Amino acid sequence: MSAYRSGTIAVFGRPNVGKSTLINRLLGHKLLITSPKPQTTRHRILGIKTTADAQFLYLDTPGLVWGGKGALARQMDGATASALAEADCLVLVAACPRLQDDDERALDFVKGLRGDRPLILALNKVDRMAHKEALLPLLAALAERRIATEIVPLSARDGSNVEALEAVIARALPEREALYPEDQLSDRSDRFVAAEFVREQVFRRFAQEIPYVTTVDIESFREEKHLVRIEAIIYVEKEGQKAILVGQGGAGLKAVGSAARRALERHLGRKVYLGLWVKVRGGWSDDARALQSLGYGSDN
Ligand SMILES: Nc1nc2c(ncn2[C@@H]2O[C@H](COP(=O)(O)OP(=O)(O)OP(=O)(O)O)[C@@H](O)[C@H]2O)c(=O)[nH]1
Repeated sequence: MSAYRSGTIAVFGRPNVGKSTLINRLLGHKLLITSPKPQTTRHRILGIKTTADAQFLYLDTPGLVWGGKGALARQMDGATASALAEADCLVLVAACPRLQDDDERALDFVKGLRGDRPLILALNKVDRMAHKEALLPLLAALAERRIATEIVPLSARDGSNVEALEAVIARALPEREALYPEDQLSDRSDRFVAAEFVREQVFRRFAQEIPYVTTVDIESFREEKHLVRIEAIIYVEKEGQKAILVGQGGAGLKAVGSAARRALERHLGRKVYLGLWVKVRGGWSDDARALQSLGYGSDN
């Protein structure tokens, strides 16, 4: 019988390549929030999958951005750097049909700090390629450059070849006993996930700057007999942004609330009451103390 394996896997890359979608797919359930907008992920989050042969500890990281400004950008860079420093295995996610300049920068960045740890290149979004054979020259060229231990083309969206990635990762993990109890799914609380699921709906439903001036704070989270009662505040930076978020007759806030509640009911497997309020807190995203009190910065 082969030995049990377990370890941390840092999943990194530029924004919007599908890192969070890929980890949700690997975990087999939705833990992480995703959206078509870059920089949806702000925290380092551990997703845990335990099988008979291995325990996978996936670290989702904020997308690598060069030259980001402000306290929030610094916090996000710190979250990524600490994940890359400590992981047993590194998975760089890029997207078809080719590596872009920022993927090359991510590769260069990790080259210096990787040491002899395995680096796997996950080439995501193959479903976007009408002719899969067009992938072959790209894969051959990448293989020739010897940039990664393995290269796995896949689609996080439809799941194709994601099992192959899991098998490659399993082989790259150290032989070690499981580090977490087998029923634990994350290092984050349900309270944290609730705030994230509300933020996800803001990212998905509002254009331009609104998602980037928004954060969510859970005021109370109570398990009652027949439901989980959650009260949350969405913070924005200005009155005008509050008006947009609330929408006419409260329609915007209502849509955010009902979609987030449905996602939370699926996640918790219980009925949820979700009360949402919007408040203005000027400059929260560039105020280190405000970030701390809103739950940022505790992950690195
Ligand atoms: N076509 C296609 N789209 C995908 C695939 N994987 C993810 N996406 C989409 O790409 C967008 C970004 O996905 P995320 O998982 O939020 O990306 P991320 O890399 O975590 O993004 P950041 O938070 O910006 O770092 C979403 O609209 C996803 O639905 C895929 O395999 N195929």
